[in-house]
Amino acid sequence: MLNNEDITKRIAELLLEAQAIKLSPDKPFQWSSGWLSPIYCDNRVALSYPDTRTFIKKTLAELIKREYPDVQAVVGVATGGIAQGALVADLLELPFAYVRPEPKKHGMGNQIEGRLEKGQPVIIIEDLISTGGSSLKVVDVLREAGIEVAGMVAIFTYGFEIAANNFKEKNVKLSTISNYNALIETALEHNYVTESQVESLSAWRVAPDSWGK
Ligand SMILES: O=P(O)(O)OC[C@H]1O[C@H](OP(=O)(O)OP(=O)(O)O)[C@H](O)[C@@H]1O
Ligand SMILES: O=C(O)c1cc(=O)[nH]c(=O)[nH]1
Repeated sequence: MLNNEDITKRIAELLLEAQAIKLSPDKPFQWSSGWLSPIYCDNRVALSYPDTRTFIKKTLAELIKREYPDVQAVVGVATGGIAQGALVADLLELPFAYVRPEPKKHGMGNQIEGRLEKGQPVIIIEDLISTGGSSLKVVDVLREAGIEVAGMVAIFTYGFEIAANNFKEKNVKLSTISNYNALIETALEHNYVTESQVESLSAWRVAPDSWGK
């Protein structure tokens, strides 16, 4: 049985092996928050590797069973949390639903897709937390619909203070199975990055909201 630190580093290693982590300081990535960043973590590619997605699925399911034994449904954040969320819900034999960033403009006009009951405690699954903006919007939508949000689990967090503050403000407990520090430590150990690349990332981490602008 791996301990928590081993798990965060094992998942970081799997993401690195899948080439999910990209560095591009000269041509920054734009994040969903609008921030510019020299790094991008594309957890979606993990789905293309059965062993990796299974390890992630089992780790998330174990975490949910341990910390949220009473949840009655799993809810994915669209789109990154849909596939992994459905895999976890299947393993836990729980209902699954997902929440769109906005209501669908045709058809049923739904923002919550799937069936959830009022008052039902649910766990939200997100693939990645930067500012927490996308997933906390889902919390608002669920609460407005009368659903009880027991907490949120995510594969990866950058560990920014702004995200911690945003989760605190909404009174949502977040648990993650990997993070930026574990990623950098693992990337250095396995020579995916150099000390000088990590040093230039430190400058970005001091002020990620204004970096590159
Ligand atoms: O914590 P935040 O600042 O909200 O950023 C993280 C969000 O950004 C990504 O989604 P994206 O908007 O790229 O859409 P996708 O999930 O549909 O790919 C990711 O999947 C998270 O949902
Ligand atoms: O903040 C984001 O939009 C974001 C960052 C990142 O590293 N990966 C991702 O999928 N989204």
